[in-house]
Amino acid sequence: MAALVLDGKQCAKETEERLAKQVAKLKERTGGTPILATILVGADPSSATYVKMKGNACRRVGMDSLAIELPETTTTEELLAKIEDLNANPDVHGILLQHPVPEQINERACFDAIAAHKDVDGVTCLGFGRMAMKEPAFGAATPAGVMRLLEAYDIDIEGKHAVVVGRSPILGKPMAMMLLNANATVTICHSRTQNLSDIVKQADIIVGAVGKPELIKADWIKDGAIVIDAGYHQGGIGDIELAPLYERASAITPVPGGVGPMTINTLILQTLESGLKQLS
Ligand SMILES: Nc1nc(=O)c2c([nH]1)NC[C@@H]1CN(c3ccc(C(=O)N[C@@H](CCC(=O)O)C(=O)O)cc3)C=[N+]21
Repeated sequence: MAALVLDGKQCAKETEERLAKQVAKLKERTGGTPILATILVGADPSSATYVKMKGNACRRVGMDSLAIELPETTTTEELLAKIEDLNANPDVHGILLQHPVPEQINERACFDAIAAHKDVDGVTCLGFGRMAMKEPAFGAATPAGVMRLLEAYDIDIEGKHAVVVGRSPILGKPMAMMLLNANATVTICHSRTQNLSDIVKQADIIVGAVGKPELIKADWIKDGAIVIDAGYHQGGIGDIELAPLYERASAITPVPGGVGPMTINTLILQTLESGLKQLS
């Protein structure tokens, strides 16, 4: 049985068409367009690529982005001051601080300095806590993008055993919480987990959120599983050994073209939501 391919690229494209219409209407009504401020600290090439992709996505739907680039040597205090400026700037509707930041910076403090109503990337503790409690909040972009992709294909989650490999603050941990909120039974694996392959073998839904190329082997994954790969590594591979699974999985997210585009799409969707609130 060939797996249903969860085509994030196509899903993002269809959503962008809808968003572009909403932005045009907002512009007509208020004369304003939502702006996403993107902060890139240091010169990591892949971070620069992703920030550029996010800016381009904003412009594709008629919004704009304010690209802020800070030197590798930036201190926590300097970054906090920049975030406070953006919080206070009425022309900025969303703030993204690209992870990772250089190691001298307290990333958590900077994430949490983002005003909740501008935390369109869903990285604040407040946003995580509210999401966990099913209160209104912007979701972390990648896990929220995964949930939107599953919904777009009517993938049933209730009662399924979901295994999330990885527990990072803006990916694995919120992913697990969102699946729990959708009534999955959730197991979270991490670097201290023993017998990882035995646990993965039980998964009805497997999420690769570990940031290690093809760490999760195809033969650990049972026939008919739903395979979600949130990894992204040079050479177009993810965290899961995907190739052999196109025959055996019931649904699968390709890399590239699966979770990645949905991450960006969720970020601009949430920026529009924030813009609609602040501009209307
Ligand atoms: N505050 C913060 N929020 C993030 O959401 C965040 C971050 N920091 N730091 C890094 C990761 C990585 N990330 C990706 C976004 C899109 C693709 C993506 O669209 N990938 C394309 C391929 C892109 C290519 O060709 O390289 C795809 O999968 O189709 C990948 C990775 C968001 N991240």
